[in-house]
Amino acid sequence: MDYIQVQGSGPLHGTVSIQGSKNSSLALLAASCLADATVTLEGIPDIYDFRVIRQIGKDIGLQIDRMPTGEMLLDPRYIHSAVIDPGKASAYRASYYFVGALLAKFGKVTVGFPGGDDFVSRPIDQHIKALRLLGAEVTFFNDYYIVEAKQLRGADIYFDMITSGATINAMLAAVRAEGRTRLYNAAMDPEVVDTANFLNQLGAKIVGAGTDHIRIDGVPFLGGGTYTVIPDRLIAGAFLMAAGMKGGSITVNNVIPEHMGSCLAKLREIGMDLEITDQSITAHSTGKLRATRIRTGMYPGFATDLQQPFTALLLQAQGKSIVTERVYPKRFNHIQQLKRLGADVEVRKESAFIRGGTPLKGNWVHATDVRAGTCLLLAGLIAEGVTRITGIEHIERGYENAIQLFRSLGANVSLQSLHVEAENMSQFQ
Ligand SMILES: CC(=O)N[C@H]1[C@@H](OP(=O)(O)OP(=O)(O)OC[C@H]2O[C@@H](n3ccc(=O)[nH]c3=O)[C@H](O)[C@@H]2O)O[C@H](CO)[C@@H](O)[C@@H]1O
Ligand SMILES: C=C(OP(=O)(O)O)C(=O)O
Repeated sequence: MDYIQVQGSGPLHGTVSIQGSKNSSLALLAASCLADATVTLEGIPDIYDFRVIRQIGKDIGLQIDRMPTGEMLLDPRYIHSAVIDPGKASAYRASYYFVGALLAKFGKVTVGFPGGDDFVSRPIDQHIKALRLLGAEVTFFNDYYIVEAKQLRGADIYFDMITSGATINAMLAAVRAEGRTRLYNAAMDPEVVDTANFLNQLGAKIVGAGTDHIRIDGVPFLGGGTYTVIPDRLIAGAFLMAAGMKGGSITVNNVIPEHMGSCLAKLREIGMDLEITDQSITAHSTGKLRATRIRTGMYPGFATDLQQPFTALLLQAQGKSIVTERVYPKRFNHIQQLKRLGADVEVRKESAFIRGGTPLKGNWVHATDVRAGTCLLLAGLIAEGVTRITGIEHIERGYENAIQLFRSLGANVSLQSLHVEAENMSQFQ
C-alpha cells in the first residue's frame, strides 16, 4: 500500500502552473461523443478519472489518443455502443455525462450508477427529471439504468435546486434534440460555461451559460474542433491556501482569477495578501491568520470543494471559526482525521466549529476523498513529526502530480510504500 508522508515544513515558496480543470475535463471528454468529426482537447489532466474514461472509450469505440505534445485527440465517428460498463461508471462521478452525450445519437444508453466521492447522499433525480422532460424513458435496475428516447424534443426544465452536473447533462442531451430547450435555475459554474463554449465551437446553439437561464436550440449535426479546458480553480485555491499554513509566498500560474472570487475574498479576509494579474495569483502570508465563518454554496458561492483545505487553513487562525456546509451537509469525513492529528474541531449538524492555534502532532490518517486528501496534506505541513496519509487513490482522482508540486514549493512530502516501512509501524499505532 502506498501512502503520502508529510513532515513539518517551513514556509512554502515558489510557483505552480495549474492543471486543466478535472470537472470540466470530465464533461468535455464525454461531450466529444456528440461531435461528428474529430475533436482536439488541450489541457486535459492525466488523472485517475481520465484513465477510466479511456477504458470506457475503448469499450464503446470512442478513440482517445494523447499526442506527444499533451493534447487529446478524440474520434467519435466509430462509436458502436452506448453501453457503459457499470463497474467503470461507478469508478468515478461524471460517468452520467455519457447519457446526455450518447442519447441523441443512439436512442438508448445503458449506464451504471455514478461513483465519485461519498458524501452520504448524491442524488441524480434532477438528471432523470431533465431527461424525462426531454422525452426519455428511464428504467432502473440493481446496478445500472437504461435511458431510451426515439427522438429527444426540446423542453422547459426547471431545476429544483442548483446542480452543475444536471445542468451540464441536460445541456448535452438538448444540443441535438429537436427544437428549443430552456433551463431555469441553472448552475452558473465556470465548468458549465466551459462545456457550453466547447459545444458552441462544435456548432451547438447555446445561449446564456453562466447565468441561471440557458437556452439551447437543437442542431442535427456537430462538427469537430480544437478547444482548451479551463484551469482548475479548486486546485489553484488549495495551493493559495498552502501559502497560509506556515507563512510563505506561492504563485499560481495559468489561472482565471475571475473564477475564484469568493475564495480570494475569504483569503484576504483572514489576513493573506494577494497580488492578482490576468493569469496568475500570488498569495503572501506571515502565517498570522484571523478566524472567520464560511458557508459553502453553489457558484459563485464558496465552493464545497474548497471547504476541506480551507478548514485546514483555519486550524492556523487564532480564535474560533465556523465552517457551514450547505451543498453536502455531511461532507465532514476529513474532520475525524484532523482530530487524529490533535485538531480541536467539533461537527454539529452541518457546521464544523474550529478552535484555531492548537498544535498538531503527526499520525496515520486516511484520505476518504480527493479534497479530504488535500486538507490532510496541508494539515501535515503544520503538524509536529510525521503524518502519513493513506487513500492516495482519492487524491489521484483530482491531482496530476500533487507530490512533485508540493515538493517544488519546499514541502517535505514524499510517496512511500508500506512494505518498506512495516518494521517502523509500531511507533505509529
Ligand atoms: C464531476 C464534478 O463536476 N463534480 C462536482 C459536481 O458534482 P455534482 O455535479 O455531482 O454536484 P451537483 O452540482 O449536481 O450537486 C449540487 C447539489 O445538488 C444536489 N443534487 C444534484 C443533482 C441531483 O440530481 N439532485 C440533487 O439533489 C446535490 O446533492 C448537491 O447538494 O459539483 C459539486 C458541487 O459543486 C462538486 O463538489 C463536484 O466536485
Ligand atoms: C467531489 C468531487 O469530485 P467528484 O464529483 O468527481 O466525486 C471533488 O472534486 O471534490
